[in-house]
Amino acid sequence: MKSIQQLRESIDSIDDSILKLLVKRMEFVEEIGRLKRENNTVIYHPDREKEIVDRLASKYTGKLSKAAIEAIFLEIFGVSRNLELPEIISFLGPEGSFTHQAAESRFGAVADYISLPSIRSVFDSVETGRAKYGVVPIENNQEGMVKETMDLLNERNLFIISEIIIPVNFCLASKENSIHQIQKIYSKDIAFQQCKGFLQDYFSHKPEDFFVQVDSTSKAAKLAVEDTKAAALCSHIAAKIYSLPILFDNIQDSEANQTRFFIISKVENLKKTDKDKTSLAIKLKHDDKPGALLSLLKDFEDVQINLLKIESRPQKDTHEFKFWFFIDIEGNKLDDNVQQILNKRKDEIIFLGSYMNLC
Ligand SMILES: O=C(O)C(=O)C[C@]1(C(=O)O)C=C[C@@H](O)C=C1
Repeated sequence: MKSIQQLRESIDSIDDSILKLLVKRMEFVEEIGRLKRENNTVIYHPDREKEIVDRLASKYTGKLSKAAIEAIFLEIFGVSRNLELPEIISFLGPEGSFTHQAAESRFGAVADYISLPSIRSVFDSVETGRAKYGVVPIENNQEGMVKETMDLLNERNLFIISEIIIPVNFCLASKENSIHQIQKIYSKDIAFQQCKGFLQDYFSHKPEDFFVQVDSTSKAAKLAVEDTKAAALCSHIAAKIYSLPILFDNIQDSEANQTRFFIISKVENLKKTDKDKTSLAIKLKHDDKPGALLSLLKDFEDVQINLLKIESRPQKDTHEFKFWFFIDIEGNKLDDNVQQILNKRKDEIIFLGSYMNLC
């Protein structure tokens, strides 16, 4: 049997080969970057990245799962994009928020990030060009849609270029190595609610002031680092940022808890894949007549478009109690049937973006 030293030598030699190949890969990436800059086309191509991961995962991958391949290559793509053109990505903060986790899951750890205090400020940063892309939450499958994001998509001239879906996993992190030493737990109200079962199992006998509510789970992680005998209920990324060891992982009540995020950009990134989705904001013209909504839905049926979501939101620019609709449909703006609808209802529809459907 080989010794650890011998095994490490084998690993070193493989790492040398990987590095050589990565350097070669980056030479081609740089070429692509030069062509993209010459033609003034977008750097980020999520469709191409997905194609690469899918292709690799369909080969012999030994002990590597698809998720592992994806994690490794997303970092490589992040480095590639940074080489082609360093791009700034803004996200709804604070650092260590689930939106930060979503942003890092797509853009990798090496990108330049700015953490912003509100969804509106993320939209502002993309609009003014301070950031190339913004990452905002749009929906949680337990809590529903994020109204502020819907409204801003309707009001601003920005496009959705991609969606990210991440599971909302909470962990209990602390510098203490046993839960018996913990004398308080910091977290946000929603995290306490979503981890009720775990808290009941381990801390049901504790007084109320044992649970300390703060504004965000990353603040909780920060406080748990500064405080002795404290723990935080927080995201993985918050525990990572504050180097807080994780005592218990995935302690949320529901395994199904997922949040959907949008990547927004000033330029639409149209590229067809085999599974696309298009988001639209629709303000019906004749909504004072019976059947106005029915006639819209009929138009979708006539061109064989499947509706994925319909949510109403109040129109804020009128004294009347009127609504507009946030609608997700299957298909891409480049599809003939989507074009037909967009043309037929051009005074009523605002196109928000076509992107790969990950749901
Ligand atoms: O294929 C491209 O368009 C590239 O820029 C290369 C590359 C890659 O590293 O493979 C990098 C960034 C894009 O988002 C997609 C793929």
